[in-house]
Amino acid sequence: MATVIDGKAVANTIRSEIADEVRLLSQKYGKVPGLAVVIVGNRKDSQSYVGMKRKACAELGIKSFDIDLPEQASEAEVIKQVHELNANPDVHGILVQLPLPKHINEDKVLTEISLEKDVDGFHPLNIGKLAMKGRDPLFLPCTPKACIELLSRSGVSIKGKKAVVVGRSNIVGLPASLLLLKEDATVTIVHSHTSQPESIIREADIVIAAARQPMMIKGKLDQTWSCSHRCWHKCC
Ligand SMILES: Nc1nc2c(c(=O)[nH]1)N[C@@H](CN(C=O)c1ccc(C(=O)N[C@@H](CCC(=O)O)C(=O)O)cc1)CN2
Repeated sequence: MATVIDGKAVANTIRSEIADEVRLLSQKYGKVPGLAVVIVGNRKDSQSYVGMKRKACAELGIKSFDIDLPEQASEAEVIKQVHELNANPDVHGILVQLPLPKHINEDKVLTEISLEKDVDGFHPLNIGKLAMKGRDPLFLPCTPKACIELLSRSGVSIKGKKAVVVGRSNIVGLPASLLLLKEDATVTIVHSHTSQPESIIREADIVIAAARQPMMIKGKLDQTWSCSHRCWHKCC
């Protein structure tokens, strides 16, 4: 019988753990963590994600530094902001919301974020360490990390399992596959050029969906699978 992992309950537990940590930090050191969230332009979806991140900061006692730049901001202006945030001792984490407008080179901007403040884990050196055996990045991309957290907090062991990741984006698919590999899964990535992806997905113990089409996976799995959000695992 399939079960649904309650992702909201897991998220609430994690939030309350973070709120405790923030309280302890401020009692011990008289400092609160500071997170700068930089957004360029007016994309509705990005505005909404950024709004959620800032609201979460407020609820957890994290000081949010809100940097809102216009769509026409130049690459140099965005990088200047990043440098100022790198130098600000009250800012401990910097998050540049993606995608950036087309005239700005994302790679250049992300590379300018101080490694120690790269809370998204998108800096090439952090991603590079994620890809290397025996090396640990300072930060991990949040959506893939959330998938692993959902599985492990639900008692699903990953070691030795056949895991399939659908999609290979820099933000979700690729880092999810690297994280699963670090957890000792045997990992296959299915993408737009994979032939017969269904047969590969059916063989898997764990599936992480990081493809753009919603419902792409759902119809291909039966009731022996548990799911939460983007993660499926075989429960029988
Ligand atoms: N700096 C960053 N930019 C972007 C990130 C990021 O992690 N850091 N990720 C996305 C946008 N984003 C968060 O900012 C984000 C978008 C969507 C999801 C997600 O899991 N969505 C679910 C649907 C959730 C729901 O409707 O309740 C899904 O697609 O299945 C997570 C994070 C790009 N930019």
